Amino acid sequence: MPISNHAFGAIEASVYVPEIFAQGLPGPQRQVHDHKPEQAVAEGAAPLLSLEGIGLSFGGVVALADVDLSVRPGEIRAIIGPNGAGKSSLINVISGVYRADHGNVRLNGARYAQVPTQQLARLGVARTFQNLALFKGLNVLDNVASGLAYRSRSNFAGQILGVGRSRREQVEHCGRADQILEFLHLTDVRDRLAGTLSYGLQKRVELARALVAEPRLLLLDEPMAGMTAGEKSEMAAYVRAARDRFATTVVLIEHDVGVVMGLSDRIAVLDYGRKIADGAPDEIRNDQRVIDAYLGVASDNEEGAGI
Ligand SMILES: Nc1ncnc2c1ncn2[C@@H]1O[C@H](COP(=O)(O)OP(=O)(O)OP(=O)(O)O)[C@@H](O)[C@H]1O
Repeated sequence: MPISNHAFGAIEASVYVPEIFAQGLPGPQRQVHDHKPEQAVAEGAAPLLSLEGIGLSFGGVVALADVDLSVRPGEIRAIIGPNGAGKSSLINVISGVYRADHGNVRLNGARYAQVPTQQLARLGVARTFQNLALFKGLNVLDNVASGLAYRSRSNFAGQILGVGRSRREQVEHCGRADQILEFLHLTDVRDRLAGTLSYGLQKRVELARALVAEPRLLLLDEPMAGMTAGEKSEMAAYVRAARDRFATTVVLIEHDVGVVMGLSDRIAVLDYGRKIADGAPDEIRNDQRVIDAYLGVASDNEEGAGI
């Protein structure tokens, strides 16, 4: 049964699901690229990322229970679910921050578990964070160039003194950072200190830093959190443009279900650590288990149980 506006009419605005399911995503405010996508989702291809039977507990709390997830090359794959469903835990397992208690994570068929961010970057994985993690006292260009630091072959002294190979690397990294800044329409703020930018722009700079290495897999942890509706639409358009331009596979978790519906190729839904649905946006929108999960959140909230 499709979700109607009426069905959610009485739910408080603090519950983030409601009308969004029915309305879908507003269109991007402006076109951020003027070329056709260079890569369609490779439907028949082997998955770029696959999770098999992932389980994770914190003490007695089961954060993830037997979660499978398959991500095709080139797709935008969202993970949604009510508060506490396990989204952050899952992205932390994918990004190597947490080691799952059981199950496998594979990138291009190769297993990995808990790995330092630098090593993950060498595997072609980049991420952004729910809470901004920029160097606020550095300018935008240096922040974005720092996304290439893992490639640096010069030693520490060389980097400090800016000589020889280190100097050449700096020039090359800044050149690449400039290209990304142009692509994401950030050139105007290139020399500004990151901490002086609006929140929405800082989120875009974070995206730029993750993209500068042209990762195979881009993990976005609530990329639109705290943004206005207009900024969210703009960010969604940039994410899509980045996928098209760099053939990057995107996995994101995001609370704004409306944005997710309009942006994603496929959506996995978690509830109490279990995957309860997985499919295209239209399938998810009409899935009774998903509706029940979100209505459960709503009625809990109405009864004052809190979410
Ligand atoms: N570091 C931790 N220590 C203890 N429990 C944790 C920890 N991280 C997550 N949990 C618990 O695991 C469950 C899943 O949490 P998680 O943060 O992954 O959910 P989420 O879907 O990201 O929630 P939200 O939307 O509120 O961010 C919750 O019950 C949470 O309290």
